[in-house]
Amino acid sequence: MKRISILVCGAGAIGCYYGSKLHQGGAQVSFVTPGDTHLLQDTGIYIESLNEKPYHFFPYEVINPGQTLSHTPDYVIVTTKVLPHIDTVEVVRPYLNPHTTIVLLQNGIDIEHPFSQAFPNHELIRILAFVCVSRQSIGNVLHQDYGKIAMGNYPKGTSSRAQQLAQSFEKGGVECELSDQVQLACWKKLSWNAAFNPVSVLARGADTKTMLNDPECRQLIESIMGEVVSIAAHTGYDLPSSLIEEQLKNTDAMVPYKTSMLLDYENGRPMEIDAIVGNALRVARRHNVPAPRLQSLYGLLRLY
Ligand SMILES: NC(=O)C1=CN([C@@H]2O[C@H](COP(=O)(O)OP(=O)(O)OC[C@H]3O[C@@H](n4cnc5c(N)ncnc54)[C@H](OP(=O)(O)O)[C@@H]3O)[C@@H](O)[C@H]2O)C=CC1
Ligand SMILES: CC(C)(CO)C(=O)C(=O)O
Repeated sequence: MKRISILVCGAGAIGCYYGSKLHQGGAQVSFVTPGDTHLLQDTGIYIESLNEKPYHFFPYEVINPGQTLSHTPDYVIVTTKVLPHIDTVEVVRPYLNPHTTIVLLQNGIDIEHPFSQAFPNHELIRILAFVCVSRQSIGNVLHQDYGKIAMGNYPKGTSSRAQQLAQSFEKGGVECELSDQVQLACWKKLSWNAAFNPVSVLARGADTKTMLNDPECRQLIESIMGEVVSIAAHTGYDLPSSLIEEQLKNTDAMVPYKTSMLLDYENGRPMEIDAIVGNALRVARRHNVPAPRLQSLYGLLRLY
């Protein structure tokens, strides 16, 4: 059988980690990155993990945006941060043929629109990652915990392409849940991110345990999650009533963790404020759903 070929857009924590898993699952994995292509090509990618043996792999090809790739990939997987100044539509455009499937492996809600508008005839898949990874230096990634993903076609369904990609992840050891309603999974993940990520920054660098151990902060987290659940319901995505309690219980059981937004803030990098808070607020406004806490978080974070 022909190896599936994958072009990962972005060689950060998520791109390197899941790229390595797809490589272990037998796929041919290349990268397009604005960083040092020679370093990645010559020394490869090293994944250190707190719960499995460290490993190392060499990508098939590494190019800068705009450079020529020797082949047309079956899948292009976007793993950049979702930020207004990163135009991933234009980064991936030269590498698509009519059969290339576009995959967004990123956090946030309502982030698919630029792709569905620019490439209306291309299949689009969304993946949500439940993982804690960070890039230590170019090509060096630390995997701290978890790793499971949920995926499905945007806006809904699970095509044979989605199933093939899921199999490739599973062969590489990634637990993968295929979902007919990936938007529901997006809202579910957003209910966690929209609460913990902004509060961790505004609470001057609080990790998950610090936020949850303070009763007032815990109540705030719960109320923000409630707003997200209510917005989701008004757009036709009913999350289970037990969700908030479950999320809090699961987070209580996690090792104290700094959210990706906090890590970005502490490292002087731009934060995914729109993908995680602003977009949800705009959906709320379109549907006349009150979201005063999200509005406060968004207003404050915009000035950070
Ligand atoms: N890290 C985690 O544990 C989790 C992250 N996520 C989500 O996954 C997504 C990726 O996060 P993460 O991997 O942590 O982020 P990183 O910052 O580690 O990686 C993003 C990468 O994108 C690259 N990039 C920037 N601009 C371009 C461009 N024009 N073309 C190609 N690549 C580009 C950056 O390159 P450079 O360094 O040169 O700027 C960087 O290597 C985010 O949406 C995040 O919220 C979801 C769950 C967990
Ligand atoms: C939920 C978590 C911690 C990893 O899956 C995340 O998405 C983030 O830190 O932004």
